[in-house]
Amino acid sequence: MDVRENHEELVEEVLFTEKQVQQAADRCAEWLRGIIQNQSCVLVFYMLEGCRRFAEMLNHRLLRAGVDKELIPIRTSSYNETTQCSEVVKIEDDHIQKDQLQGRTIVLIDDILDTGGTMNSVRKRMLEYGADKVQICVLLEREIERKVNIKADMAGLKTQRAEYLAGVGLDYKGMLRELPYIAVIE
Ligand SMILES: O=P(O)(O)OC[C@H]1O[C@H](OP(=O)(O)OP(=O)(O)O)[C@H](O)[C@@H]1O
Ligand code: HPA
Repeated sequence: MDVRENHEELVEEVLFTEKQVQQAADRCAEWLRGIIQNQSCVLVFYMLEGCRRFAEMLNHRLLRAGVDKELIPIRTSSYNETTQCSEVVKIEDDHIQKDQLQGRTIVLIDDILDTGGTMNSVRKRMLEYGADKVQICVLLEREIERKVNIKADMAGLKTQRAEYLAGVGLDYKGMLRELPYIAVIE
């Protein structure tokens, strides 16, 4: 793809290389495989749009390890093509059979745990539907003070950097999701 079309001119710095991202996905897939194989009836959800690419990476690795597990998408949005998290998180979960969540262990997967607003809202919703336990796995966790009490059970990568990031599903105003590495945006 043409560099301009890819908007790579917006990249200030590569924070995590493609290789580091791939290795992080290996670690997360291994963690997820353990959860799926050691507990019965685990349901795994991932958050669109940003997490599509990470979910594909996990799915690919699970299949390679002989684990054929459905990863179920849920559409959430809180940034709406801005760089500010809105207080209201939209969750589209009409396609989920709520009675199937009763007493189950749920794994929630996302590309980034930042303010925690998105994950907190989805976790709350799952517990309201009767889930027994919610585990969280993200490609990248921003290690910051959060208003909400939430932490990843598994984070492939961690950063204390405060700048807006893009790549591997993370978008900057709708751009840069396709970058194979995670970048700091100018
Ligand atoms: O921890 P938080 O501060 O809530 O941020 C994390 C969420 O923000 C992004 O999604 P966004 O709402 O931008 O939608 P998208 O997945 O369509 O990019 C990202 O994909 C996470 O889902
Ligand atoms: O730093 C970020 N970049 C892209 N999307 C995000 N969603 C939460 N934080 C971020």
